[in-house]
Amino acid sequence: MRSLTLGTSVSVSPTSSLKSSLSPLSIKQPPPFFPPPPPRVSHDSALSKLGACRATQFIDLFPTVSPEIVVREARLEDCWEVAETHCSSFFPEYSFPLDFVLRVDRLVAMLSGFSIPPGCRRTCLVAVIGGSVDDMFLVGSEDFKVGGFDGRFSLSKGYVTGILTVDTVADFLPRKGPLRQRRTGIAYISNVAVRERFRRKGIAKRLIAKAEAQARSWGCRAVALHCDLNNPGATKLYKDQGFKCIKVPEGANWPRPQTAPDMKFNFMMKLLNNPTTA
Ligand SMILES: CC(=O)SCCNC(=O)CCNC(=O)[C@H](O)C(C)(C)COP(=O)(O)OP(=O)(O)OC[C@H]1O[C@@H](n2cnc3c(N)ncnc32)[C@H](O)[C@@H]1OP(=O)(O)O
Repeated sequence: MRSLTLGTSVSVSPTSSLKSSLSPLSIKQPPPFFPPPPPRVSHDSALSKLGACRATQFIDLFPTVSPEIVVREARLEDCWEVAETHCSSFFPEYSFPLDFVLRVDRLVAMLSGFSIPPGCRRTCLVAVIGGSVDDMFLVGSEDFKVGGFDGRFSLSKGYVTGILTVDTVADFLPRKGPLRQRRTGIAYISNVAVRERFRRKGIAKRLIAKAEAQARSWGCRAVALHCDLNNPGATKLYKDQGFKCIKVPEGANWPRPQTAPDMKFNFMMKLLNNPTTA
């Protein structure tokens, strides 16, 4: 396996780690007029407890509903929990009210700022617990999409434990030819996050597997991503799933997620077997 050397190591906060992975979804920095956040109350853990409690109550109420984790396309009803999972994973240091502002900002970005260039695809995947395994209670039209979200909603909503975005927008791949056309055939994974109390249960692995299946169904031959050089857990996760570090040539005009200037990334890729034509 080739390794990537993009520069010297730097220490990076979870905040910068977040911004690295968030291609088209811009999370704004907290407005400057806010006072510094108060000491952190264990908000994520509080949210997680609440979530787990809700999931358990749901399963008690609807015993036929599977307690298993199901990975599926995110639907409109998942929006808030997607924002919550994202913010609690990437901005764990924020407490109320900043964490709430971040979630609202994320929600608005997801629903309104999710423009996709013509011909490109984007899907937000969620891992949910306590939902219906088969989508028998879906309401709405299959063709209705809001950004990367399925516009339908379900009466047997589960609790979101993990998220991932996969697209073919190719914003982080070099353009090709004199007309600088977007690359095709390579899907890009971003926003991978699992709520703290659900980690190390194989949820990210399942989200990645589903993203690969989605990419294949779009006719892609490879998947790519950027991973913070100082995120060894995520790097191991991707390497274990067959991603290779790609050495970016010195001085190459290779787009990268907009983050702090000193942020360093591994650009990682995986070839997909048996691509189908879209
Ligand atoms: C492209 C991007 O989006 S990069 C951004 C990645 N996201 C983040 O850093 C947000 C904060 N972190 C998280 O949300 C989670 O820790 C994730 C997404 C990195 C991992 O999610 P999880 O569901 O815990 O991963 P999962 O259980 O599938 O782990 C699979 C394997 O990856 C490796 N792995 C995952 N997390 C870690 C870790 N913290 N330390 C070491 N190895 C790890 C292990 O080999 C693990 O297998 P094992 O548990 O049998 O040892």
